Amino acid sequence: MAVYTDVTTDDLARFLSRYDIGELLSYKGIAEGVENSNFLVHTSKGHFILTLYEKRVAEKDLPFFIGLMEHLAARGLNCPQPVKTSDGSALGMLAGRPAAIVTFLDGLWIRKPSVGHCAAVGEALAQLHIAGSDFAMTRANALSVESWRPLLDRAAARGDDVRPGLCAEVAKELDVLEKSWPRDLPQGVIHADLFPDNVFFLGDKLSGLIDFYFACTDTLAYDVAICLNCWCFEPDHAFNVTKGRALLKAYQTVRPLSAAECAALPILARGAAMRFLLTRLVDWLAVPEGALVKPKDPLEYFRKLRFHQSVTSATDYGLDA
Ligand SMILES: Nc1ncnc2c1ncn2[C@@H]1O[C@H](COP(=O)(O)OP(=O)(O)OP(=O)(O)O)[C@@H](O)[C@H]1O
Ligand SMILES: N[C@@H](CCO)C(=O)O
Repeated sequence: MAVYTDVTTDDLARFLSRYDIGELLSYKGIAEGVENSNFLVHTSKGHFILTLYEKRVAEKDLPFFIGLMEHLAARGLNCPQPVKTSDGSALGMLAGRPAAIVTFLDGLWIRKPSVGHCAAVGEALAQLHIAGSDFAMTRANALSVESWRPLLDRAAARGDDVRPGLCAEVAKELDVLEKSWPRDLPQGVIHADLFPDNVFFLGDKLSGLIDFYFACTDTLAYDVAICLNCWCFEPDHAFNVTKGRALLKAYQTVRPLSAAECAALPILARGAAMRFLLTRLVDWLAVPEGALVKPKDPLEYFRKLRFHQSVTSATDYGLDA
């Protein structure tokens, strides 16, 4: 996360007085991440995470996210739990933003994932898909294929400053994605942002998942394609097929992919690279003044997209032929 909105001690103490979580002892902004404002809050009863929801989170979607975290935890998945006020509400307003308190999860995120970490995340992703299969609420993916061209339009004036010719190449790829995006694959709850910084480990054991604020109802295999993008490339931008194989194999021990899902992986991976390329590009060109945030490199996902364009079948990701 990041800090876009400042919170005063008085406002926070007043906000916390509605909860039964003790007296405020200290709090500090968390610089990591790019989406919402996050604070680590220390009270006389322990540590909590305070989130102020920013630009990409619509207030009407908050009950979906809160309900989903509760649903997944009830099915054994370790994820932050919304803390309720004394009158039973998980959501409030603070510093003019919708805000929630969630439980603090122990663990660290892995800067350099190994093959074993990739396997652990593949298994956890499939468990999430299964645990979410009876979640009653739905939410359309606001960052799916229909949203990508409008994002490019927003970046069009200065996108080529980031890389000459970038906007034309992205527009050409969008033509392909819009025509061939798969629409009839199995759907369900997806995390949609299961990057390494959203997966905690204690030692080598996966201990929990965080950041459900892009979760939505969409193609399950698209979530797998997102994870191939963010877990299985090396710092030199090469795809590591051993990591891909480990992630896919572990996923399939819990939820086997159908033949149609396997066949669609290359196009889904191109779409996933496009999503993160575009949101990063828009953010890169519009860092709010005074915000504590480090925008992420859009070109990392341009390079990944190039790799996916060269892929001929899912075996290139390590799937058994
Ligand atoms: N429930 C939690 N328990 C412990 N730490 C947390 C929790 N939620 C968030 N954090 C801390 O805050 C950081 C950023 O959180 P998060 O990834 O949710 O932010 P974000 O802005 O949505 O990021 P992203 O760029 O991944 O979308 C995490 O890396 C972690 O250090
Ligand atoms: N995980 C995303 C940020 C959330 O959209 C990224 O690394 O671009």
